[in-house]
Amino acid sequence: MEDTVLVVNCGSSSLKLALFDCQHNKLASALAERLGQNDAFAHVGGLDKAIPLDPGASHDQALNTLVTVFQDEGLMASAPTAVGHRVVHGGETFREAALIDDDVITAIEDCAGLAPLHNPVNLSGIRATLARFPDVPQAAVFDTAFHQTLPKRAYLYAVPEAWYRDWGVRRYGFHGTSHAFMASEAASRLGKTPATISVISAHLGNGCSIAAIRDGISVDTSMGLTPLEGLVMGTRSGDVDPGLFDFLRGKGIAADEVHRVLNQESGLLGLSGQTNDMRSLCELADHGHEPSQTAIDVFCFRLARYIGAMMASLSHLDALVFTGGIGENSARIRAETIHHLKLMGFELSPDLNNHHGEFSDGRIESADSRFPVLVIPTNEELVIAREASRLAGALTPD
Ligand SMILES: Nc1ncnc2c1ncn2[C@@H]1O[C@H](COP(=O)(O)OP(=O)(O)O)[C@@H](O)[C@H]1O
Ligand SMILES: CC(=O)OP(=O)(O)O
Ligand SMILES: [Mg+2]
Repeated sequence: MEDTVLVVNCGSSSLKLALFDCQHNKLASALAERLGQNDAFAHVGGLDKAIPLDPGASHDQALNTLVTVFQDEGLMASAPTAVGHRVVHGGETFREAALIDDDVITAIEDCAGLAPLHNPVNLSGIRATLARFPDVPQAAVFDTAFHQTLPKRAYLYAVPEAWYRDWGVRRYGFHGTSHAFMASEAASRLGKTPATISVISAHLGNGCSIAAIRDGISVDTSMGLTPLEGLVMGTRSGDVDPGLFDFLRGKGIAADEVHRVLNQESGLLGLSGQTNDMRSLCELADHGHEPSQTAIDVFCFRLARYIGAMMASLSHLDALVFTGGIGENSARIRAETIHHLKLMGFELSPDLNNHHGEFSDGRIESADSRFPVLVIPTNEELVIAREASRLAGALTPD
């Protein structure tokens, strides 16, 4: 019987599953989208049929359906050896991944107030796999854990200190699994060790964040108390003036409605009025749709400002690294962003930027650039699989 690790990533309306063998090669993957809505649907990688889901299917229903498909299709011959879950908010409780037990579940529940869109669905994935595989060790891998090394000056907001002391109001940061992976990948590509690498890592997917990593440790990042702060994202605004809440209250818009719009109807979608999808926006802009070009411009300028801001936390920089669906695939976004950073000495080679996929080291800077610039595909699932194996292995008696 082959050892396997199942990785579960429950997003606000989606579920991603991946199955790895004990060498951490990916054996199978699946995606369910629009969960909770009438048109929920799912796919299993390598199968060309859609997997039917009931209208309004929940995360646990989709998870059970997809695990059954893995088993029926012979992709998963027996129960996995370990399960790893992405958990978005671990607060200050978790500085690293943890084996799931009742106390860990309670602690994740306690953090749900800080990530109401994420932690409850993460927990429903945990409960569903615990019910299905009650004897299998399960690990929680936290987006926030890698950023627990932020110094006070970076994580404190300038608000009454009691808000932090009594309620935990501070900057936590997210996408830590991806930023940690970026730092170690950059180290191996640049011939350095993970403990000595200093990079600025830009994770640009649907959610976007940037981190400053000094000697392998996260020292600043753009997301804050929740994953709403910082960069422009697909549907999230990133930074706005908090005075906006009071201004809009004067217009008769309640705080929960402002919160909803800032999370779900802002960012690229809000600015373009068309889509949260960067690839579609680039096509629209090419066809002369001005609001789409404006959305791209705001996205790149905000990102460039944050790259500049991250420099304040570093004493030297080994590389700027791009990742995520946008960072890995859009030469245009990388070029427009770096264009704003001439004064800092960043410069791309247009040729390498357009053809980086053909070169194994992913370097795209020009010969005159003061700093290396890299494109590195992220792999959060692999990191979660490794962590789950490590923690489950620690349980096995020698
Ligand atoms: N060739 C491309 N050009 C521009 N944007 C792209 C390209 N390929 C993917 N993207 C964008 O990447 C984003 C999705 O990133 P991804 O990392 O897959 O998201 P998630 O955060 O959901 O994992 C979308 O905005 C998508 O349009
Ligand atoms: C925390 C966060 O923003 O996650 P995602 O990018 O999956 O939305
Ligand atoms: Mg992704």
